[in-house]
Amino acid sequence: MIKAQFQLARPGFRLDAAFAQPATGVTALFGPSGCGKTTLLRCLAGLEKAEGELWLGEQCIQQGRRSVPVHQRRFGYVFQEASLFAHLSVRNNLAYGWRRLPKGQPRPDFDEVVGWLGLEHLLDQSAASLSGGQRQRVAIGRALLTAPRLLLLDEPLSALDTQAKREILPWIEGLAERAGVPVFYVTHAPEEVERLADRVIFMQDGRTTRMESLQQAMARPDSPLFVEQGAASMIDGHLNDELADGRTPFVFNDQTLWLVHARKPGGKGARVRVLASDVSLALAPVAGISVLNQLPVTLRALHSVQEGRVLADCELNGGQRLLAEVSAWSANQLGLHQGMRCYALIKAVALVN
Ligand SMILES: Nc1ncnc2c1ncn2[C@@H]1O[C@H](COP(=O)(O)OP(=O)(O)OP(=O)(O)O)[C@@H](O)[C@H]1O
Repeated sequence: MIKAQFQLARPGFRLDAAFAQPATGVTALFGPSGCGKTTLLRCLAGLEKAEGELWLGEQCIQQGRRSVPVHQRRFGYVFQEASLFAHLSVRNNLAYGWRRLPKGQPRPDFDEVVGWLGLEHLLDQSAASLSGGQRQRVAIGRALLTAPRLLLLDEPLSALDTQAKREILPWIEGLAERAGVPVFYVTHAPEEVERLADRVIFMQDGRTTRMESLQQAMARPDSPLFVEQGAASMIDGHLNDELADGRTPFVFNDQTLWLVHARKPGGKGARVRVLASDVSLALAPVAGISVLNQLPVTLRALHSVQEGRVLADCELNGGQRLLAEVSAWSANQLGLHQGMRCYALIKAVALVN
């Protein structure tokens, strides 16, 4: 377990945060700008002089104002904009901390980490020649190669454009599991939480307000994750190879969801995020329509979300959840009700992995 509680006062801002989380997988720190996410991450790293306590398993890292110094914590930290050594090659940037690891300390496999982040073909380039997304991948690789006990990522994608974000996400997905390092990931982007996190710590006005598994956080229509882009669902499965016609099969629970232009870097599993507004419902399979994906579902519940709109909470074969947003008028016309079997229609181009 990782147990933490911190208090810190600044003019106009007070951090009062506490949580206890399993020391595995990815924990997202999510909340609006200025709520204290970065400050909490810096407290974990030991970069802020906060009152409080921090335990990593049985080891006490901080108690009151006594704490293990930053450089002895063995925590990796990646900032919003990667600060690489511009005059060094990617290889030498990656190897910088790795070569300096003390004797006797477990040394991560260099080539393995390079492979996880797809950096093989960049190794001999100078760091100055990299794109923003490549730089962040190198920064994450460099942090992992120092054999951290905890990896702290502070909005690592926030400086990237949408395209670069989409490209890097699949590389980060599953990284905590592969590397066996617990990750704390600061973001205010719901898409990143939904793609990457196992659990979420919600923050508001300097306080940690709620801790939930990703499933719990996405199971309530009033989730803070849904405020900006509306409700969404995550489906866990596997990406298979792209077909010659440009479609990529994403397979889950013996069913296939078709994607276009999917990205498949190395990883085993994959997640697909589906916005509820991209899902329609039909009472029977529809012929003569361009929508590629038509999946049988069972309606579990209907929630009234906004004036005139209904969020249909559906169960896919195999038990995974899919949310569909339909107008109240359509719900009424179709006679939607709990327990009903129907078909979820999702355009392949609406799906990104
Ligand atoms: N070095 C600093 N000195 C004084 N106040 C600061 C400092 N850094 C941050 N703050 C203030 O502390 C509060 C919390 O900031 P913090 O950066 O932790 O929020 P955040 O949730 O990470 O925001 P964002 O998502 O915009 O990065 C804000 O009110 C901010 O203005």
